[in-house]
Amino acid sequence: MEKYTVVIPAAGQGKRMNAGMNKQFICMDHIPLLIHTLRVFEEDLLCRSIVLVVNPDERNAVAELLQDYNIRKVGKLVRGGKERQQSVYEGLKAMEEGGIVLVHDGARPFIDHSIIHKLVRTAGTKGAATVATRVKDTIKQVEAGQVKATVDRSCLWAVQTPQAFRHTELLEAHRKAEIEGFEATDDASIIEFVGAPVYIVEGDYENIKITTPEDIVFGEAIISNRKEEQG
Ligand SMILES: Nc1ccn([C@@H]2O[C@H](COP(=O)(O)OP(=O)(O)OP(=O)(O)O)[C@@H](O)[C@H]2O)c(=O)n1
Ligand SMILES: C[C@](O)(CO)[C@H](O)COP(=O)(O)O
Repeated sequence: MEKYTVVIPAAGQGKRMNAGMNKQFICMDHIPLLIHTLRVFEEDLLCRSIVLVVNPDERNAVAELLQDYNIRKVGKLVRGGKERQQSVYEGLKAMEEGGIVLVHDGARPFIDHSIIHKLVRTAGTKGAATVATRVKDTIKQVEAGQVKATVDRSCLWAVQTPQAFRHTELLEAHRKAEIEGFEATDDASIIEFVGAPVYIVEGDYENIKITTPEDIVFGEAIISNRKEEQG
């Protein structure tokens, strides 16, 4: 199976975590969130290298963590932008052209290797793919506090990362999006913007994005559960 490079955006501010710091440095099981995420790709034999996108004022702290935890696959530390989209674009521009690229949130530490490999296979044959899970709740359209419609959830998926692409295609799509002022919260939307198809790879519900304080509680529970399963 084809090897890949992963761009990991970790240059956010963690505002919704309300911790007064970038949530990437918050520990679960005594290990920083960012390290949990990086270890997944450090240990994945298909991962050729990591392009890590960081806040410039956190660059030294991140470099220290990489050394302390022996993360060796980070080939480039790249300066992030104001929005996630810009951070990812900077990472794409910094890496060697060609091949398969994955984009994965630094705030998603629980992605499973088998799902990553299925995603890489899908992108290799179909061009672009994203991990997602079926929506479990009933979803309603609301305006000014009043329900306007209930959306048929049989066709709704909650999109996660990683998302996988042909590097040259995603780079060009980001360039067009920047020129035309198209803004998106994920990279699959950027590929949709240029009219290319995106496919779904079904993931699992443990691949949460650590976003608000309760997600740390959920994350600690996932880690504890996995430790029990490993015996
Ligand atoms: N300008 C930005 C914004 C976000 N991210 C990264 O994109 C991922 C997903 O973003 P999110 O969960 O929203 O993180 P934050 O932007 O830090 O959170 P918030 O919106 O609560 O500030 C995170 O790993 C975050 O560090 C980034 O690299 N650059
Ligand atoms: C990319 C993503 O994780 C897919 O669900 C999500 O769009 C990131 O959104 P955020 O607001 O930047 O956390």
